[in-house]
Amino acid sequence: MVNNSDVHADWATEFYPGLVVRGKWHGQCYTLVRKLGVGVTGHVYLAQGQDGYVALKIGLDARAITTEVNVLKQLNKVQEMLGPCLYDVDDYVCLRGSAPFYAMEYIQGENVLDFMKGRSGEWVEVLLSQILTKLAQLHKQGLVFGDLKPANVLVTDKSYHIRLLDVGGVTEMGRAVKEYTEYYDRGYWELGSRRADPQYDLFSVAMMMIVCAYPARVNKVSGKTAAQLKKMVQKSPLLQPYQQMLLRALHGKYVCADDMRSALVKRKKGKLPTRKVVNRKRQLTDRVDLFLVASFVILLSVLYLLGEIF
Ligand SMILES: Nc1ncnc2c1ncn2[C@@H]1O[C@H](COP(=O)(O)OP(=O)(O)OP(=O)(O)O)[C@@H](O)[C@H]1O
Repeated sequence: MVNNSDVHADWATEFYPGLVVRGKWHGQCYTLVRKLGVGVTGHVYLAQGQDGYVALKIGLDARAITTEVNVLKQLNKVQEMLGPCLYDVDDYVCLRGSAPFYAMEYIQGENVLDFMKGRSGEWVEVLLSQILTKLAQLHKQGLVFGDLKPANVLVTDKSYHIRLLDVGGVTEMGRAVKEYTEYYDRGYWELGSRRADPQYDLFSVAMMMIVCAYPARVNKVSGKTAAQLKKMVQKSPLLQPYQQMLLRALHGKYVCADDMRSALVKRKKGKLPTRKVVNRKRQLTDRVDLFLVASFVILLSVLYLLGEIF
């Protein structure tokens, strides 16, 4: 394992586009294309594998990488594609030691915040529905995502499917959330603890939607956070249709993600006209049709009579 602090600073220079990373144990080769990002536990690269592109996460801490691998394995068992598919786990021997890495499915897409830029409010519903479906699956496994934030929620380019990245925060229910980002954290907003429960994730979902409406970070008003967030939700035209739902999520009022999803579906149904309204409309249309047919018949009769006279 690479653990020296000098190595830590220089470490990234070991990995550059074109480098072939060969696994010590399985012998798979990956040619680095470009860096995709840097996380707490390592660097992520786009790489060309034997069967196409993969995302390669190369870490410094074998234990942290193993934890992530185990979570990915667990998520891969779930039917809904929660996280990226895990392909390979190995070590890369470089000049400075051995660096643990794993190869996973490369997910091509935009994070949810970039995706929403310039898009209409209808998309909030589409994205919310998908995120809640995924979370419901995860929660049924006894797990909480923990670090839900726009950077970790990708909307795929072709099919507009939601995929969750960065499983470092996935925590067993009942434990303290392992990894979180302050702005999406219930504890930071003084609206609950950091205990891993479904409501923790649902709070972050509501915060993500608030951030879609207000991308610039606002300063928290300590002691008045509930009123502050409520005002933001109520003032945003984008969030206005979802305000009841988002406020309930912020206050931990949903028992589970399915519960919140049902509220979303009901809200949608509420927008559809009721049967009574439909019937009234139908009766009106029938009357108009009758009037038009009668007018046409009268017109024909008048024309016929005129033809007979002249
Ligand atoms: N499977 C993947 N497909 C495409 N891009 C990925 C994939 N995994 C990670 N990335 C990219 O690499 C970046 C770093 O990912 P990583 O999961 O290590 O950490 P993070 O979520 O950015 O940060 P932190 O660990 O600090 O929370 C991500 O933001 C994303 O842009």
